[in-house]
Amino acid sequence: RVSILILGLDNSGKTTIIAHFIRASSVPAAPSPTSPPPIVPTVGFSLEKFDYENLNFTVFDMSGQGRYRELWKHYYDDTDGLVWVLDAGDKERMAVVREELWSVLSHKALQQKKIPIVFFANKMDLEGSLTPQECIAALGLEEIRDRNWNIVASSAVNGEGLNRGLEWLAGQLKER
Ligand SMILES: Nc1nc2c(ncn2[C@@H]2O[C@H](COP(=O)(O)OP(=O)(O)OP(=O)(O)O)[C@@H](O)[C@H]2O)c(=O)[nH]1
Ligand SMILES: [Mg+2]
Repeated sequence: RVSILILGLDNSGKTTIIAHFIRASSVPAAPSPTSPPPIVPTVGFSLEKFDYENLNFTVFDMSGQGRYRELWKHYYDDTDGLVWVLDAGDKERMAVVREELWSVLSHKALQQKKIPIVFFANKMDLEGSLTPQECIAALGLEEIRDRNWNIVASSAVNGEGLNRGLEWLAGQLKER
C-alpha cells in the first residue's frame, strides 16, 4: 500500500493521467453503451485508488486551481511519493509553476521526508510543447539534490510515457 500526491497547475492533466491508470488496472467491463464521463476540473481534491506493479496506490488528485492550492500542504505528511504534472505546452505559466514547485519543496513536512518525485512533461502531443530538458531548465530542477527525481515526457490523451514515469516511481517506492 502506497499513498501518492499528484500536484501541478490546473489544466495540466493530473486527473486524465490518473484516469488512465484506473482504467488500466480495472477488470474490463462489458462494453458500455454510454461513453465514460468526461473529465472535468477537479474541485478541492479527489481520492482515487488503483493497482500498479503489485502496489496498491491511494492517490490524492489535488485541484491545481489557485484557490485550492492551499489544500496541498495538508497531505504532505501521509504521502510516500509525489507526481508533478506539467503542461509542457503552457510556456506562459512556467514561471508560476516554478514558484509553486519551490514553495512546495521547501515546506517543512516535505523537507524532512526525502520522498521521490516524478515529473510528467505532459501534453507532448501538442506541437511546440517543451521537452523534458527545457522543463528542467525552466523550473531549475537541477537544483533538486536532496531527493530522487525524474522527468518523463507524456501524453495523457494517448497514454505515451505514463507507464515509464509510474514504473520509475513504483521502483523508488519498493526500495523504500
Ligand atoms: N493535448 C493534450 N491534452 C491533454 C493531455 N492531458 C490532459 N489534457 C487535457 O487537458 C485538460 C485538463 O485535464 P485535467 O486532467 O482535467 O487537468 P487537471 O490537472 O486535473 O486540472 P485541475 O483538476 O483543474 O487541477 C482536459 O481537457 C484534458 O483532456 C495531453 O497529454 N495532451
Ligand atoms: Mg483534476
